[in-house]
Amino acid sequence: MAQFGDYQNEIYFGGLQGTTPRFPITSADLERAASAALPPSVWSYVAGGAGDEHTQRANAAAFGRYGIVPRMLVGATQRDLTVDMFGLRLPTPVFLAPVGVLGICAQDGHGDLATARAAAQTGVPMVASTLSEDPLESVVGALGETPGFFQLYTPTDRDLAASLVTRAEASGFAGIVVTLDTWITGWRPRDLATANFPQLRGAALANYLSDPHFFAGIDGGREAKPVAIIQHWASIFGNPLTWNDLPWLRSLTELPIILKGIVHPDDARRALDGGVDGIYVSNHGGRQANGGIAAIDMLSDVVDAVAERAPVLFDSGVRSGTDVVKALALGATAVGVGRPYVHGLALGGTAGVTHVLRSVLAEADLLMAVDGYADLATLREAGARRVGAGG
Ligand SMILES: Cc1cc2nc3c(=O)[nH]c(=O)nc-3n(C[C@H](O)[C@H](O)[C@H](O)COP(=O)(O)O)c2cc1C
Ligand SMILES: CC(C)CC(=O)C(=O)O
Repeated sequence: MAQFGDYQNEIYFGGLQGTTPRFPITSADLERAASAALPPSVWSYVAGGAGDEHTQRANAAAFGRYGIVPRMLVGATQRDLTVDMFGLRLPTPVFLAPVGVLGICAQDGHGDLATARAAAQTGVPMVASTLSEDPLESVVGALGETPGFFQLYTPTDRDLAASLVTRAEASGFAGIVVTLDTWITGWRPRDLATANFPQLRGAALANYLSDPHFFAGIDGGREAKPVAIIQHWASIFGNPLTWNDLPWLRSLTELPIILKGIVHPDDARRALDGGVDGIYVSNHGGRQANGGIAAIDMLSDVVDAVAERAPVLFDSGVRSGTDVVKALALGATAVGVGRPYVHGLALGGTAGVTHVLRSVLAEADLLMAVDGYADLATLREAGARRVGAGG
């Protein structure tokens, strides 16, 4: 059985042999180093959120309100962190949340491939964004045996949306994550101040430019140049889906469909009644709507509403293995890491992302060991204690 905590030994022994760890260990140190490594406009895109970023800060701070109660004399020398989800057996309950425009965060411009290689090395599934600099077929190729999910931003053109889903299914993705909360981008002061979006759009078009259905909807047909396409961004990027669109979405694929951006328990119930296969609790890391509740504070309510009918994925504010364990104790089936792996990517490409994932997994595994939880079912049964208004 894999013991992820062994990564701690690698770092210690590396240290004993005189090799200082190549990357920072804590998420705060990783963030600081990444902010120095990336150009300011790229950093503003990665780090920024909506409004004064209150919700973004609240997402991370709210984890401080929950605590795990340790159990003794259990001897949890072997831990089982495996998860069954959508017919897949996964080695860990962690996944890579979808991050668009990863290309600008990697030195060679291929951040999507670098991240997919880290997923392949660790067995941590990747949710690959629609907005990538590497086409989805090459991303799934780099994933090897590790499962990938394709995240769909539903374009206005339905044929293009259907084509992206068909391509994702044909190329071997294990599911479609449909993001609901970003059909239009929120009020993001840092990006507004750097007038960032033209740069982002240019680096996010690989899936569109490689799709025959894309050009049909663009002035100039097949001759359209990326610059013209960039000018059309607002009309092609996002389609505000409604409940009426669920049957259409369902008709596009046999793959599991997971709705990302669900926060209200009633929305979770209605989505499952409408035939989707998974619920993904997230407020997009506070990048879309400021003034919202921390995502982790809604997790148990959604888990109760789902009532074991489907897996519940979670992200927003996860910064450490401890946060992963808390989200699992609150009922998440799997937990998404977002910004921290982008920091790793900025610092060291595939090696940097792998380091972040291994650190998060090692900390989670060690916490389970020290707290006496040998598997996720026992942890979930024990739950996390709400410890007050902290955070
Ligand atoms: C730079 C960046 C780009 C993102 N792009 C996407 C995207 O293309 N699709 C999507 O569904 N979510 C996207 N997200 C949201 C993440 O999937 C996830 O919900 C968020 O990062 C969680 O917050 P955290 O990173 O603060 O933990 C993006 C997040 C960041 C930081
Ligand atoms: C280009 C953006 C719309 C990608 C995204 O989802 C995000 O920045 O949160």
